[in-house]
Amino acid sequence: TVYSDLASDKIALEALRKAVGGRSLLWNISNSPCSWVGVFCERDRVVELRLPGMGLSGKLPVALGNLTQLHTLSLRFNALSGPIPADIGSLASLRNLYLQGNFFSGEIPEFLFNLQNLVRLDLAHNNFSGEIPTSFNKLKRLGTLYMEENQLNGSIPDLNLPSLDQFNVSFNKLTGPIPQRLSGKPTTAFEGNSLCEKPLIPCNGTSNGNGKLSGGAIAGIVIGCVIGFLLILMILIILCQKKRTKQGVAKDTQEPKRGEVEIPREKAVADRGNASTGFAGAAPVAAAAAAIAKSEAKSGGGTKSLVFFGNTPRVFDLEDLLRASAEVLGKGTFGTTYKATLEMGVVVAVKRLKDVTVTEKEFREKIESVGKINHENLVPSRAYYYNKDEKLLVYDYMPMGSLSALLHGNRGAGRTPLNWDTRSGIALGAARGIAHLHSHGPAISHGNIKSSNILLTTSFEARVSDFGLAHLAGPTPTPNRIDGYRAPEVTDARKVSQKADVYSFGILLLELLTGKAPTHSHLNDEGVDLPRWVQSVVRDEWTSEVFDLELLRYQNVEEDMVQLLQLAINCTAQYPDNRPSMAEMRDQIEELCRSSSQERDTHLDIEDDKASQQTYSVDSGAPPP
Ligand SMILES: Nc1ncnc2c1ncn2[C@@H]1O[C@H](COP(=O)(O)OP(=O)(O)OP(=O)(O)O)[C@@H](O)[C@H]1O
Repeated sequence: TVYSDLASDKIALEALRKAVGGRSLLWNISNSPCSWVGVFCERDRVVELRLPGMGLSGKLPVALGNLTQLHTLSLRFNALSGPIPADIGSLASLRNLYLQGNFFSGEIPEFLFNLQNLVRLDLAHNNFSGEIPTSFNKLKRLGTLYMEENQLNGSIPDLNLPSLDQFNVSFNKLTGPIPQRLSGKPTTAFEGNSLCEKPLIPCNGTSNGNGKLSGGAIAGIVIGCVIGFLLILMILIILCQKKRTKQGVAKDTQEPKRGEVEIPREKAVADRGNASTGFAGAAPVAAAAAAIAKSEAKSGGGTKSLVFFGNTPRVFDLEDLLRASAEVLGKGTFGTTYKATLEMGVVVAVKRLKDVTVTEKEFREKIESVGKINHENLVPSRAYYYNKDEKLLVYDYMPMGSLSALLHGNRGAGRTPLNWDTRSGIALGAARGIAHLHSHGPAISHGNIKSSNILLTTSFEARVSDFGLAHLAGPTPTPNRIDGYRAPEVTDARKVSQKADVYSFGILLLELLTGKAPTHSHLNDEGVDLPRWVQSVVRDEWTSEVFDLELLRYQNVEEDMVQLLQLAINCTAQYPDNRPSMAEMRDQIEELCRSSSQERDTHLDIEDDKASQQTYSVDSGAPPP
């Protein structure tokens, strides 16, 4: 039976609530469904169903097909799982389908391609697998297609969709070339796959019979890539110029187009305030949005915009940020950090600062001076926002999280051990990042070096975050989490120095080598901290006892570990003048990594377990205070 009235819509919604809503959908069944939270009607039919971040879980029932007038279905950021039920394919009026941020699995189903009116489809952050179907070409009106962070494999089909302007397939398991028609999309749309973007890397399907590329193919690829690159560059320059002119002339006159954006701002704020614990980060962002809206109103809207650093393309603005779906990453010394997924698919980390004690002028000067600093081992800062009540900093989101989580999270079964090459590579990356900061003058220091501020790229390269913030906050007289890393001479968190950074970096190296968090070792009965413990073990010539058991399973590296341990001990010298500079540390770790990889190349086949029997002599440095 095909039902088509409000009663049938109500039956579908009740089935949905029963299957996935549990206690989270507080709909009063005796009222009209048009009055229910998240349900919007027109001419007595349900046309929009928006339940973002409502803590829905389980499998979608076969019921939503009844909603024959539905044009927007948003179930983003819940915990829905299993395949998408086939009756979704009968929602002939559907224009917007937002399923991102769930646990949906299985292949992308063919029935989606019956949805001829679909304009926006977001399947990102799920567990979809299999290949990307070429049938997407049937969806001629598609303008947005987001599929990032799934398990999709195979190559990207050559999509011929004239209206497609937002596209992202990053962080899947895709291989092969980027199809020509998609080559104008930003590179971030493809990152985190094994695509052959660089010329001369043979692509699947482009090799000739004997597996080698012909001269013509190589020339073709090189020319294609050069032209593609120039085109992308031109488009970017034009876009940047347009955006700037727009911002200058009509910044505040822009209205979100009705039906074009997923949730109007006020609604998003209200929805998020109601969100269940499944979406714990949402409410504070709503609070930030409300606080900003209030103080903007007071100040007449004069400071409404985000300030972008340097050449960062202005692809989003404050409105986009406040509309984004957010998730708390953690609370730190200077505030709370959120992962914010903007509706255009861009993911950023937003730090909401608390206890800023400096004046607005000082804040802007300090943030702008550190925001300008760029290096491949520093987390890129993109923008900031300042008003009396809210201070936000926007950074690139680092999907692999922090060194702290990697070292100390998931220590139980199923953990992938962190090997020596990865650890020494992280030590080197962090040293390079901090040394670069210090190279900007003796007054520039980080002030908060610790393992949760060393973030990682997908290839485990270290990027240092949070630099410069220590100079903005008030003094922190009570012991806090940074204490294990803080140099003995630092009594006021704002009065940090480069030599204090070196001390903290030394503790970070000890953490990498021992696998012990410096903050935890405080809990030791005798009140012994990490450097004192290491020094006492080393003095007693039990050096190999200090290393993380996980490292001892690798042969031939103990000598290198002992050398790095010596460098760490040098950094943690009690008197600042006895510590090396960060540039010296960087050079020494660089040398250590170089010689250790050369040595291993030479002795690759030699079984050598003598290392574990040697006694090492390590200078344990100055006695503890
Ligand atoms: N750009 C980012 N990308 C991904 N994760 C991040 C990013 N910035 C911070 N995080 C993570 O978010 C969490 C909270 O970070 P935050 O910087 O607020 O606190 P913290 O590092 O624990 O302490 P502190 O404020 O003293 O530096 C940490 O686990 C951190 O690793």
